[in-house]
Amino acid sequence: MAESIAQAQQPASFDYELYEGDPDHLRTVVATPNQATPWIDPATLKLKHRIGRGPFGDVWLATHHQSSDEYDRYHEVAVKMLHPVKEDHMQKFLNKFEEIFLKSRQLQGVCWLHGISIISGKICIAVKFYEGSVGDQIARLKGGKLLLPDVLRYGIGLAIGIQELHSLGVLVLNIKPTNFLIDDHDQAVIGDFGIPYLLMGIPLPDSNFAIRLGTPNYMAPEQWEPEVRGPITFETDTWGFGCSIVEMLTGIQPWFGKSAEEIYQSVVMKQEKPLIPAGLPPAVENVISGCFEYDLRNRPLMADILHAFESSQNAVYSDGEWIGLESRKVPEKLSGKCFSTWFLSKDLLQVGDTVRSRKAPDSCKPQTMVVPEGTVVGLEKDTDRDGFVLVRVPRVHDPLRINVSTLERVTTGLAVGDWVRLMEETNKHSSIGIIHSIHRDGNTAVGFLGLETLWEGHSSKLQIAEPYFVGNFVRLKANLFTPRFEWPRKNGGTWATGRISQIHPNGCLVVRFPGRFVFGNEPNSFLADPADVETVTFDTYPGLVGKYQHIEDYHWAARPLTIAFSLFTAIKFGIFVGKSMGAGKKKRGHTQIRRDDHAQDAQTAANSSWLPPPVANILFGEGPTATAR
Ligand SMILES: Nc1ncnc2c1ncn2[C@@H]1O[C@H](COP(=O)(O)OP(=O)(O)OP(=O)(O)O)[C@@H](O)[C@H]1O
Repeated sequence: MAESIAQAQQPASFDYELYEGDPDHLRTVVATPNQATPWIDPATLKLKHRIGRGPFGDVWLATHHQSSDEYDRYHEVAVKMLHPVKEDHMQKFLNKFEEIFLKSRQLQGVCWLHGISIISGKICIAVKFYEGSVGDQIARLKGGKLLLPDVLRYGIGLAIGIQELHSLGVLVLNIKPTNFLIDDHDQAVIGDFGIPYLLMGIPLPDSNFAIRLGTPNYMAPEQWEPEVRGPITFETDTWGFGCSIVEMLTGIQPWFGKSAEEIYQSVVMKQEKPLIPAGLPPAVENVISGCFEYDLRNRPLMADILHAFESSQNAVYSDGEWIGLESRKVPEKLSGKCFSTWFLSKDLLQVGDTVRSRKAPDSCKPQTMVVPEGTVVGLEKDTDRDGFVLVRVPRVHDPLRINVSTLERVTTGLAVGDWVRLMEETNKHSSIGIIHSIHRDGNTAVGFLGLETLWEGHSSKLQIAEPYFVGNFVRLKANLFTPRFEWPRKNGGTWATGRISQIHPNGCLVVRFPGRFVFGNEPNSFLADPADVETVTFDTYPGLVGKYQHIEDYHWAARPLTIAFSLFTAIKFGIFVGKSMGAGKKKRGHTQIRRDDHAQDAQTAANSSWLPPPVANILFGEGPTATAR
């Protein structure tokens, strides 16, 4: 057994030396026969035949010959032969692999790693040979569906495995039934321990193997362009897990039959989600539905999934209802408009925490804060998702009893969701980002545009930045010549002003330009680095001309309508003057003029009803207010 061999060996560090031009001749510098190093001498690996082919390479059935003075053994192994990696990046991959190799052997839900080698210039990862995969099982079964108890049983083992990898800081990113291997006890283990994650940042020499960070059918929205729509986080794996469970329950791969480009359009652009089959235990349905939240921060973590699956494992469906469910209340799908219960349960309050009323992330309207600042002095019950806490607020005699979901923890003046600026200069990524988590010791994770994963560092390196909201009007800063993304110009050549329609978890702004008239499929939605733009409001525009220009930004029809209206008014005025002069000549009374005046008012009011509201407002009275912050 490979396990017994490994247990007998002592962990030790090792090193590689790559011979230029011939990667097969890779040798360990610090290695003794009894050391548990991942390195496998390629001469001891004999590839027999290929058993699988996936986007990251081929899988071969092979034998691994191990011998010493005491033993001489052959193991049947599966060898994942990756697509060729540039030679100067090979060492990088091997180092990353070494970091997780020994730790992975302590994990119960992850496949057993034999080691790593290089054959014909390709990285080969040797893994214990298993009976097959859940994917194979789905392919073999008539109808392809697995029974719910099996799905829950496999799901629990897999969630444990993914959770274990997360605890090592590894993202799997390639969660799918063909990567769920089944062991001798019919338990599923994770067969891909994060190969896309290890390959991240490593270019491939052959452009035919355009590796994405995963397999399209199972990829979360942020996984397609992590630097732009990211970051990728533990919750990215949650999406892949949800897709896999849906496939196990239905026998149908999510987005089956669609090309990668079509899946991108569905998942990323149209924000579509895989369909969840009906009739599941409520906790399972709820958690799987949470897996498909577009904003990764609203998705559950593996611990939430594990809890939902375990609590439903003994449930039986009888007479139209589920019986045998654990009594704990199924968390509501969404608490309020903006935050899911999964989001809220990621940060539980403790006595002594400084808190304030939670702000809605997408609202630019000023809000009344029940608690501008307070201290948690008591927990009414375990501060789970729907608990209450007692908060002492300055100048209020008795502590207030407040629902935890309406509060956010403030540490060193910062809270999750705050916009922050990195104080030190960087050109690797945007300087402005959004806080994803902040620990009580000040360690903070921030999503920055330009980074594939979360930035991690101390809050002392950050300062609070002006927030952006959906609905804000923005334009490029006047002193900026080369924005990070393409930005449209107005007819006169100046930068156009647009309106934020979406904000990605890394602060990347999606900006639409309602003031631009576009033809056919011409894009009218652009991305923006929050550090490149500034907010524009009606009030801050100088002068009447400036304010009028802002109205034009609301809708491209503002200009033709204004011209039409001006013409109309001019004609009316001309007629009015003509009539007045005629009336003067005929010595008409004032009554008639007043009647014309009223008629014009009525006409004007009628016109206002068919103008877009902002145009109507500015032309006939109130200025637009939508951008007031
Ligand atoms: N360790 C293993 N033991 C037994 N069979 C395996 C093992 N690893 C992979 N396989 C088999 O190979 C098949 C394909 O695996 P492979 O990982 O190449 O495909 P994939 O998961 O679609 O691709 P990728 O992981 O590159 O995205 C699996 O469904 C399984 O049948």
